[in-house]
Amino acid sequence: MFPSTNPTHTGSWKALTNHAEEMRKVQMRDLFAKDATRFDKYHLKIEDILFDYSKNIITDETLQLLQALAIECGVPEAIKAMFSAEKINQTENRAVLHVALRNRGNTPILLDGQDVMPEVNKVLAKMQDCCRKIHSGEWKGYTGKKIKYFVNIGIGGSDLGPVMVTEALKPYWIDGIETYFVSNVDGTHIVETLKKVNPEETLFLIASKTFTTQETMTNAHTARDWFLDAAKDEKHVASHFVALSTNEEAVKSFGIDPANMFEFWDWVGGRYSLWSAIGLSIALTIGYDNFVALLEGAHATDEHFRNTPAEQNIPLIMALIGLWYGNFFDAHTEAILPYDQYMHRFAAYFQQGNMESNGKYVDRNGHPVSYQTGPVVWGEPGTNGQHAFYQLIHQGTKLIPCDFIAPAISHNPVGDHHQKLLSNFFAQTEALMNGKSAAAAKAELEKTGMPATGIEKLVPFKVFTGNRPTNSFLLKEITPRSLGTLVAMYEHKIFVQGVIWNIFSFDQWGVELGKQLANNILPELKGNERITSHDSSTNGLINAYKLMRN
Ligand SMILES: O=P(O)(O)OC[C@H]1O[C@](O)(CO)[C@@H](O)[C@@H]1O
Repeated sequence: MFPSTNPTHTGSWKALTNHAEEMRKVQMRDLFAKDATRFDKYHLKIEDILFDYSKNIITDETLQLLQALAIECGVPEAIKAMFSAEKINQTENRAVLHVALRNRGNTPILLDGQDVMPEVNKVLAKMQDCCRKIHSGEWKGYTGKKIKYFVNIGIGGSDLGPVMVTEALKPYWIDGIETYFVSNVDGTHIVETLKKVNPEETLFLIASKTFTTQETMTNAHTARDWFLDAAKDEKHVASHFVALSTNEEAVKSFGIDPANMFEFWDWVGGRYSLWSAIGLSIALTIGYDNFVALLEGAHATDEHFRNTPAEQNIPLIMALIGLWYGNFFDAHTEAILPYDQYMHRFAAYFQQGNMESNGKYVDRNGHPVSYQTGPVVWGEPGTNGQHAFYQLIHQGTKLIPCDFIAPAISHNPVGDHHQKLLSNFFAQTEALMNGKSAAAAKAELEKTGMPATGIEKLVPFKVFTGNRPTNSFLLKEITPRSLGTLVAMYEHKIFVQGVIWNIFSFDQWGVELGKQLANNILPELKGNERITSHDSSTNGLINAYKLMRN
């Protein structure tokens, strides 16, 4: 097991604290002016993805100190521990092996002395077979019709990954297929979805690692009732419901034949599960071969991450740069801004990926930390974001490091849309870095013929301080493979940061309390009697609700 180190007690943290004091006075535009090779030095490539990190408030010294921090905090040992199936998720006593799900080299990965790869391959073969039967029409609905609609019922990690990937890869959807996702326990979600499908041609995929999650089980039962209203006979459930889960007992008691269960294991974290049986909705939507290409892309990143020297290791550098701003520049959030409409759920996906993993205030020894851990992650696709929240990124009081992501080739090369889109991408990162001086703002206003007094008043509002950091990810094209590569880069970024912050990134105890209290409150919502068992606000809200609904 890799050591537990308080990062603030390392020599590099202290050196970084001093260095940050100097770097806060530095302007990125001066760094660019001084060094014509800055882009050459600070960009890397993996496959068809270019990662440009030159527009950051960093120098060689910054990078060296951050790399030293990673070493002092045991990142190289942690990487080995994860890939060799050590139980690094200590609060749940589990290994963390999403990398095994996409281990396309098929090298043995021994967990408690047992190679996990045969089981992984068995489930993949079962998924492949399911895709073949469904797509060929061999798998028929209860009236003999081919399956046309897929409804994935799951939430959190059993929803966000498949939603993000199927949306990002819409150009790869198999003709004639329609895939829907139901997650929210709000009845609106399932009711509105069921209006779009019909029982004869629909396959429901009940996606839940635990198969106990309230939202998913409630939606699954509603879907089953809706289906049986039409199909009448329980025996038809077999051809219209499959389960993606680790919990065979619960799957059986729901009434799904274990033959229709696609298994995964406790060593797959929910938010890292799109590569597992949870990805069946992806494989059914874009085809099994494309699903494998997604896995292959992620595997390429895994190999890069574990074998590439620190100075060229993209996920490691992404992690260190994020940490630099979070811990030494007081940045509290990070924006992910894909300039690709199909990638519109990418930020939402990594909102869970990052915030559920590293939103922790207790270190690996059970002590509260004295430093910042995971950032708030958010974002929307460009250019929509530009007309919504970029004002604050450019001129607000908060430092918001941003990731810009775009494909060079659009799947929809209509007119000059893509050039316009990319000109915005490039311009935004340039503007955020360079800003605009008072002199430049003044010169611009003078050209309009405005009187000098007006110019003086207006200039302060037209100034952009610049020095706002960005990473740029330029992909040749969004394909299953390149998407897999990119997603795995972000996953490993989160991993490295968790190691340095000395927190457990693969549990999620923080979601439990709300669930527990909701279970206590649910029976209290029946009937009309006044509730007095909570604080006055909670009692007041519950009692007001009871009055309003009557
Ligand atoms: O797949 P399950 O077990 O239904 O869990 C769904 C989600 O619920 C959580 O446990 C907590 O919200 C997530 O980690 C997980 O992705």
